[in-house]
Amino acid sequence: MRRSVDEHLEVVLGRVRPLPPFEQPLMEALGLVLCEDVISPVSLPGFDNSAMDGYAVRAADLAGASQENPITLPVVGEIAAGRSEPIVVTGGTCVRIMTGAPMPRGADSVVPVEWTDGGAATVRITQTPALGASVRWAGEDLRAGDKVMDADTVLGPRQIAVLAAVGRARVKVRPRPRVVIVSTGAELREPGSRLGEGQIYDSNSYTLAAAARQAGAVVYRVGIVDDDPKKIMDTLSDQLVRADLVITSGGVSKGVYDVVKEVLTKLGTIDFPEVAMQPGKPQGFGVMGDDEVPIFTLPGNPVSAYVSFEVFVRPALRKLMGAMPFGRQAVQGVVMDAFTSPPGRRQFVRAAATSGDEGWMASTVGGHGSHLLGGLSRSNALIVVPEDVTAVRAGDQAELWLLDEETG
Ligand SMILES: Nc1nc2c(c(=O)[nH]1)N[C@H]1C(S)=C(S)[C@@H](COP(=O)(O)OP(=O)(O)OC[C@H]3O[C@@H](n4cnc5c(N)ncnc54)[C@H](O)[C@@H]3O)O[C@H]1N2
Ligand code: MOO
Ligand SMILES: [Mg+2]
Repeated sequence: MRRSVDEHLEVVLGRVRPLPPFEQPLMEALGLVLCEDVISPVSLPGFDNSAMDGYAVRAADLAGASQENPITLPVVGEIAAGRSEPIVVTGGTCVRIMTGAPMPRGADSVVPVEWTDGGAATVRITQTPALGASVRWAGEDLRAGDKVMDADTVLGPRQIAVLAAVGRARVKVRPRPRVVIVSTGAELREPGSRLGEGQIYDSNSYTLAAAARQAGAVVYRVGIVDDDPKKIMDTLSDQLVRADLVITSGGVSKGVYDVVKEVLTKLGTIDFPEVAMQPGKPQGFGVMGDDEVPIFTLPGNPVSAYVSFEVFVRPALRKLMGAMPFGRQAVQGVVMDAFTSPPGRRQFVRAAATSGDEGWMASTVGGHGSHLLGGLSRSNALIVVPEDVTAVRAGDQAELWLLDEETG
């Protein structure tokens, strides 16, 4: 079976459902998608209060006050922020007041301390305030009953600010997907261990764990499992209970020990199409277990696994989290060097992209082979070459996926 990239993505997104929302403490909701309209139970400000450290006055008492003609008023009390003093400003008096403190009854304006001698018992005032000057009125920001945020908003620091300010300790959000990650391959060893003949370090489970965590998931990196059908099935069955999504790498091509494909094909719920892309042609997707947990079986070649994550797994994670759009936002840019591209396959070429006066420019890095991992650390973009393009020339325009840019 052969599928285009778009067809395979459609199959993936067709099987993945947003996770059910639940209440989370405010800080745990950072980066997640809000699942309720938020109505403020309070007005902001909640009460008339001073915008300045100074004196609460009746503006009319200070008509004509100036440097040459200062007016002196008795100070009948003091109100700090957080206090609520039953003081009344009657005609010809004032109250010392701090920023954020409730306005006393009778006062209509605030004179900043800089316009005065700062007196405690009496104060000499050298300017006339406008009526209502330096007063922050109850409800001028928002009113109790106002909708302050819509469902589907992604919660960042600015949204958390508003939720806290209206007194929300918990909010309804879609949770972080729990992602189980398994590397298959008898040749794999954990970084930090000694390599024997023919062995390599497992980089895929780290790549995928890092990418999934950055995309908002809670990651369970199981690590390495041998190319043994029973071990692979047992591991996946054990892990399913804590997974909203499973990712494996390796064992999906045509080798004698490519057993992931062999054992999971038998389940009948996972397809192994040839996806018309490069890299990432051999891979599988389906669901496992009674809960129909989505599972991606990505190819073992490191660049193939990573690119497949960006093309298929990231959109699936975004859909689980309820984050729109599912796909990456792309920019147009100029490709700086020439290369060929296989006919009939969408090619994703790793590149270093920069933006300048002329817009985005991208140079390929690290070669095209899907085993060539070295250049990946210098890349920050993928050049997307359509199926019908077989040669890209220096100076051509292309779609660029910026990999370090947050998508929402
Ligand atoms: N006869 C054919 N052979 C291959 C084909 C094909 O169409 N016909 N496709 C090639 C392509 S394209 C890809 S991609 C790979 C897919 O390989 P598998 O998914 O079967 O993965 P493995 O055979 O287990 O490993 C491939 C390669 O990647 C290395 N690897 C695997 N896991 C890791 C890991 N966790 N960290 C680092 N490197 C890993 C592994 O050592 C192999 O070198 O198949 C081609 N072959
Ligand atoms: O399709 Mo493989 O993923 O090119 O190396
Ligand atoms: Mg193989």
